[in-house]
Amino acid sequence: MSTVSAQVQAGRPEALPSGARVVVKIGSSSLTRDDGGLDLNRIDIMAGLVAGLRGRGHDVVLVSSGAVAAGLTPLGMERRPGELRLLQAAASVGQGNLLARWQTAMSAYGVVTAQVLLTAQDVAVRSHYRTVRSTFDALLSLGAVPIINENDAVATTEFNLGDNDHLAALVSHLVTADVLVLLTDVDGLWTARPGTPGAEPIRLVRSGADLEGVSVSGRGSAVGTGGMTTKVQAATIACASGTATLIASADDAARLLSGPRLPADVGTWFAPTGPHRPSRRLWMAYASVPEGRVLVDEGAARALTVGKKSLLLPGVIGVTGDFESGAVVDVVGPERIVARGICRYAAAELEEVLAARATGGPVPDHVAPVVHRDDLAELPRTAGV
Ligand SMILES: Nc1ncnc2c1ncn2[C@@H]1O[C@H](COP(=O)(O)OP(=O)(O)O)[C@@H](O)[C@H]1O
Ligand SMILES: N[C@@H](CCC(=O)OP(=O)(O)O)C(=O)O
Repeated sequence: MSTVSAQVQAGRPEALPSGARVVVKIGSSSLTRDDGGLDLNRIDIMAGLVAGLRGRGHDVVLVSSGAVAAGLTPLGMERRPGELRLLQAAASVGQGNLLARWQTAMSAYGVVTAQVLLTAQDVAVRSHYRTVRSTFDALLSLGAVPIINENDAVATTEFNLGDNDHLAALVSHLVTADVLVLLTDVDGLWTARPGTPGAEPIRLVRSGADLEGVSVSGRGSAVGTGGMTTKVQAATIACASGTATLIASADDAARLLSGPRLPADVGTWFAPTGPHRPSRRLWMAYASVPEGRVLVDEGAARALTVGKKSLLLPGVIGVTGDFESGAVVDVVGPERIVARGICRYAAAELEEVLAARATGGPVPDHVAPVVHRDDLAELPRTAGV
């Protein structure tokens, strides 16, 4: 295990480990002023911090929201529209402005920026996922700072990533980041929405158990998407992939990112549950789009999660969806989705087996595992959300 990996797992470090690869995501609420325009001062400050991180030897990837917010005023819209096509129009206008601002601000520090706009399809299809990963590798090795957003203009309701917290978690494992920093308008995760009587900030989360009893709301600012719910989900995904996550206020970005120390009283640090995992498993778990569900009994769920075994036919009790063999499916136990993996049977074949079993007829003679251990990624329990 690399020393950086060990340091970020050990708990909340006193400083960003040297050489750590960092993904910084900044939300719409932190990039827009009260009147809805882009906060150019914030962009300048962030550009200076990114340049500082680069100068201290960190690879940096920026995930920037704000396209929709930046497109509202030029289009004469007073608030975020509800209709998808209007949101897409606003994002198309705003993304150009947003990138132009980042480029101007970063180039003042001699930093070369690269725009990468992603849709869910770009990461769901394995060959696209590999291509995107090698583009990121090339950009980082050339010293550029990729600036990522969802390609809102072409994302469809069925096929969109939905929020940039999720996108930032996916980008983190595409680039094997050590630390993901989610900058927002609140000082990290609190025991309840800040302002609620008795709510207190949480400084360290080591596992889902630390989230028991925490009240997390999906309602965020007027311009943001997903509130704290999507940030905790993103942290869970990142941590399961070996990436530590720090949720913090953009107002504290300078204290956190300008070094040399990482103050202990700022933001919430989520420690990863293990080292970086192979990208194929991560792709299956978090980036692929399942085409169906295989329902399993409690024994099979335990065999997968505790016994680390393959899923075999006797444990299957149901199937939904219409998929061919080789499709990615969710494996659903009595309580939750336990894993995602590549199914070696078509849905119709599984239905045939289940029907034969139910009628007491001859069960077709299949010996292959339904989902082989090598093609299976366990999904973590997301407590508290
Ligand atoms: N338990 C909680 N701890 C902290 N913030 C919370 C919590 N529950 C809900 N929130 C809300 O989440 C908001 C941040 O989400 P959002 O507006 O989507 O930000 P961004 O635009 O940065 O993605 C905060 O302003 C806060 O009101
Ligand atoms: N892609 C959208 C951002 C969507 C989003 O997740 O926003 P936020 O919750 O502010 O991070 C945009 O650029 O407006």
